[in-house]
Amino acid sequence: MARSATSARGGPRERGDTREEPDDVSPDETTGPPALAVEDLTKRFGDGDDAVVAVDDVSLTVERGSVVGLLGPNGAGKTTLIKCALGIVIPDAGSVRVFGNDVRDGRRAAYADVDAMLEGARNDYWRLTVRENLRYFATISGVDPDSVAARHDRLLDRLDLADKADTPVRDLSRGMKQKVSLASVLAGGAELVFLDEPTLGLDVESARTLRAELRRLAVEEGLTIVVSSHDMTTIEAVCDRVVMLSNGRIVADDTVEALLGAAASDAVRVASPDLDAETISELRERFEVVDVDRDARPPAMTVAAGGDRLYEIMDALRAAGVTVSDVRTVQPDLEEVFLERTGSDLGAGRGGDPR
Ligand SMILES: Nc1ncnc2c1ncn2[C@@H]1O[C@H](COP(=O)(O)OP(=O)(O)OP(=O)(O)O)[C@@H](O)[C@H]1O
Repeated sequence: MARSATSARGGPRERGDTREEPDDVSPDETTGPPALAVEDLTKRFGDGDDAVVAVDDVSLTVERGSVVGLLGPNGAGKTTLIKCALGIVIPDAGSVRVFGNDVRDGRRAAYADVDAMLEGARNDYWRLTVRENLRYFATISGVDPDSVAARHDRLLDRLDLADKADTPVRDLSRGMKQKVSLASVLAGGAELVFLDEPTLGLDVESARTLRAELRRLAVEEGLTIVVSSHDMTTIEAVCDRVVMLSNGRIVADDTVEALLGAAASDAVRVASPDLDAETISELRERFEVVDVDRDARPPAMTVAAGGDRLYEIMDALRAAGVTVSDVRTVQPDLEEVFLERTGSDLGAGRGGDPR
């Protein structure tokens, strides 16, 4: 995908710019058209009873400089949506505009400033060193690699790859290879990147480094990122906005804060060594016990505590001779928001992938 490393976001393209101004989009004076506008997109696989509607009438706008997360269980349609946005999969219906350019009018113009890492990896050249890969991918993006050498150094540094710059990729660990994949995606200065499961298979430390770098790129460099994952830690840490997908449809689309705020929990988690089965079953008769964790030390239970119920719960515990070690409000996470909206958890996908 050819692209210019120097084109200002929303400003004039400076090099290799073959794009024409779209005629039926009215760009905002200051920001221009959104980085991505998907409208009424549908993609079906298979026929008849075996047909799967992978993406079902989805509309989505990604503003420039924003970081949007696609969150959903296996088979929710995240990858298909990204592939349609990238023109790798042709949708059955709907349209995709990238920086205002309808991809049906010409892929070169639409994808000039776009790059992607699909299914957690990218085809780096394993015989080339890390730095050679970055220079290669910058070159095929239409960018003189010498002009972006400082950017490459910075990327390698931030991703903890600097001391591996001259090591062939084949000699790196899996986590490092994945970080090289990300660096390669960013090597030519794309303005919009799609990252499909970027932390797939990464150890905790590498995943943290990668998340921090994505956040930095967004905040400091204004990179527009669409990231898909069923790992809500990544989505929560990196994204401004979350689009939740279930069975190909959008079930929520809002900022992380708004989604978590709307799911504000009235539940409290009470921990005590005195919480035995008998006490819990007595409490169940009066209160809504939503979860019991007998393996916790000390054992704990989560109880719905709307209104003044917290006082009643504490009174009942005292009356039952339970000495409370800890009591805290349960903070909802995106997993719970998803559960609330769909009735299923993020781990519950559509099942086997026929690919
Ligand atoms: N090439 C294909 N042929 C047939 N069915 C497909 C194909 N690609 C995807 N599907 C089906 O479309 C649905 C959505 O799949 P998709 O890979 O987009 O989901 P996903 O949310 O990215 O899942 P995961 O998190 O597992 O990557 C699934 O039921 C999948 O089996």
